Amino acid sequence: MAKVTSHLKLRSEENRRDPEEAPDGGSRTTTTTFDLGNGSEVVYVGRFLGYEESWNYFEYLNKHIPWTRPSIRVFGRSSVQPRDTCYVANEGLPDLVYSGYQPQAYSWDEFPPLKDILDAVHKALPGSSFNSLLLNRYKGGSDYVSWHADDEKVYGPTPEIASVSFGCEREFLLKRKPTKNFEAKRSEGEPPSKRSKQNIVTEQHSFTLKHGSLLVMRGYSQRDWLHSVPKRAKAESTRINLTFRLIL
Ligand SMILES: O=C(O)CCC(=O)C(=O)O
Ligand SMILES: [Fe+2]
Repeated sequence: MAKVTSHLKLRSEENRRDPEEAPDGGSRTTTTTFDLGNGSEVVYVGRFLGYEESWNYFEYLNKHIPWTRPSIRVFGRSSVQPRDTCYVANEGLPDLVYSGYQPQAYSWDEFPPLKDILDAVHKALPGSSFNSLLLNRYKGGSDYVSWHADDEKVYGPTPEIASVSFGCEREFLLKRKPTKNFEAKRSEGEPPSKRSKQNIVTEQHSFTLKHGSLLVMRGYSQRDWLHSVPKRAKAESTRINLTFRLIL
């Protein structure tokens, strides 16, 4: 199986000058759609929100969101989640539980700027109506989110997830979930030494999520794919990410 890697390389800037400003003072907004096959799709908008506007949101969220770093359970082991988090949702929805953790649901009314971002997301994605939001804050390059899919039952089989990023650029990876058939085929007739994980070559895509960008995962992207934001030694500053979701 061939390894397919797409990489959207984008400059990372130390300071807060707008790296994408066109010479005429305008900005370049492009929407790129990636067909992942079998009904999974990713859409990326590098300049979803304005540069200054996005720094204003960053400052607000960094200061006013009641961030916590909860204990979670992964593969039966308890550990502190390697990033700060908060959860906002409409009233009356079923509780969200992930990795054995049930976050307290805050009201949108407590954070008016979140409603403005939600409105902008709804405008950009006709037909969408998100009712919950998971916020993550990565305080530096050793904060991360490991490989996972947002495949909790409350989101249904084909959730649309809209992800808005502020602050430090970080790499976002997507890799196809290995299927049982594929695993069986791969190791058929191979001596055990050759069945090591090193021989698994999976399809993987990489996106650099810019300040003010929007990334949308839809279709079967949670059923068939995993995503992560890996540790990065060079990412020194804080990144805030918002993922808007619809609880059914
Ligand atoms: O920070 C990101 O870009 C992704 C966060 C994420 O995958 C999640 O909260 O489920
Ligand atoms: Fe996720």
